[in-house]
Amino acid sequence: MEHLQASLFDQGDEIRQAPLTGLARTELSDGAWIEELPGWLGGADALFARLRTEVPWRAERRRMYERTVDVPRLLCFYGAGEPLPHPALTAAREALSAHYQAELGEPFVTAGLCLYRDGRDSVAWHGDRSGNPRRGSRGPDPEGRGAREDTLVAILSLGEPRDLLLRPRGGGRTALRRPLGHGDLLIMGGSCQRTWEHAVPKAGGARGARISVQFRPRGVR
Ligand SMILES: O=C(O)CCC(=O)C(=O)O
Ligand SMILES: [Fe+2]
Repeated sequence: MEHLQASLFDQGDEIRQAPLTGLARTELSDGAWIEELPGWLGGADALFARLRTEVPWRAERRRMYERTVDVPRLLCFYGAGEPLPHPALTAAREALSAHYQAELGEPFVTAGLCLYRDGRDSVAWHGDRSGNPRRGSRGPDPEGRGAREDTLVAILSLGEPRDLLLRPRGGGRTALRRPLGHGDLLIMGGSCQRTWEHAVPKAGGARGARISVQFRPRGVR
């Protein structure tokens, strides 16, 4: 089957990557862009089910003003050199690193996994502008490379689609809306983390769970 680039067999679940040559680019403003390949990963629903049960998901709490509140989604971060929870994710990271070698000049090394349990889970407007955790300190660097340099963040979406919104930093113009799930791939590139923001807003009604896997280079988070 020549349209399939890679194939992994794991307990009967076949996970297939479509060729990354199918990625389509949309230029945004100020040197930001996105590339998209809907349905990049075949077998994504089986991968979703495995990750949902096998990843050691953690709830985080964050100080907001005078209160400490639950972050409304579950997280698991895999730093550089840490084995990923499924070989399909390692294969995805390697394929993305190879494809963007010329543009990025370095590999994707970390994987941030987020679980949106239902429509009440969300992430507020932000750019990936912080850094990786420092040894012996709590939390990421206050400022990472995404705050100063062009970079790439690749998002693989599994499970039920949720909208990823993108808008120029500080709002103003109407946001772009991309429903992402079931193996869809979206890459944010150029100045996207500095000059644009993204969010996954709360969704009304009963919504199924979604897992987002973000691959990033060193020093971006
Ligand atoms: O759910 C998503 O795909 C976006 C997650 C995100 O932007 C982040 O964790 O930085
Ligand atoms: Fe983000």
